[in-house]
Amino acid sequence: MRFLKGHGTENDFVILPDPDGEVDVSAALVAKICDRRAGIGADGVLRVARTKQSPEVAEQASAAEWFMDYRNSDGSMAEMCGNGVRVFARYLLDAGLEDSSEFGVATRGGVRRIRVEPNGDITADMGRPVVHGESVASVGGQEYPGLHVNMGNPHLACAIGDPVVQLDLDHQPGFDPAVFPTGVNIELFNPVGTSRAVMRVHERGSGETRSCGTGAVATAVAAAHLSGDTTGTWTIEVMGGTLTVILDEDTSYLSGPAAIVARGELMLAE
Ligand SMILES: N[C@@H](CCC[C@H](N)C(=O)O)C(=O)O
Repeated sequence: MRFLKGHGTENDFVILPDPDGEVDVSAALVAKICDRRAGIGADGVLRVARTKQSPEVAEQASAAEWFMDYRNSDGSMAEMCGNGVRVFARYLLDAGLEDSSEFGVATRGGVRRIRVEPNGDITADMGRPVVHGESVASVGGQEYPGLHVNMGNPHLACAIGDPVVQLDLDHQPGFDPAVFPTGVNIELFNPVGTSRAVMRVHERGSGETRSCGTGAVATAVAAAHLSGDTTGTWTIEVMGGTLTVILDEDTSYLSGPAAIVARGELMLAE
């Protein structure tokens, strides 16, 4: 099986091209691929499938030729992945499967429009964030109130008063399972001024990662909310680089670098 490896601000993915719908990505195989010692190592897998051949998203086929079938490193499925869709777009362009600077990608969370910026960065229209109210995360015995934001997938974005580097995110932070019955991605961020935040994230299904695109948008929404805003441009610094988030009245945009770094032949089997 052919594979490629890519990343967006060090949120890394194994890409499995599957134009003919022949690849069975079982949870066990995904977990093996993502294993950083016995596999290739990644935060997730992006299977590249034709939208019209993928029953769960086939209704998106008129707006997007390709479907990003995203899996977390533990093999679980997620609705959306912001860095994943940007890396997926980079793959489509490099492989000649898309040739224009704007196109759609089908995801379980709906079609995401992609734009290639003049400097090569990839921007994704992430849709309108949905704010559900407040909840609480606990990390290392400390409780942090935060905002429940849905970006297609669930997030709890919590402002902390201190630098985020001191947090222990090796373990699953606590959260309210009644609010998040399918789990949650938890962002801890330190707002710096009125348009910048430093963020760390513990992802559902993948543990701590060095970046999370949907999490960066959720963080921008929560940071803006603190000052009573719903719009604005935010620089979100993550462990693996810098992302830009634009919030406007109707939608949100996520921009940053996305790179393909390797290709090869996968020898793992389930
Ligand atoms: N890293 C992603 C989010 C991936 C999905 C997430 N772990 C979930 O289960 O919802 C991003 O860049 O958005």
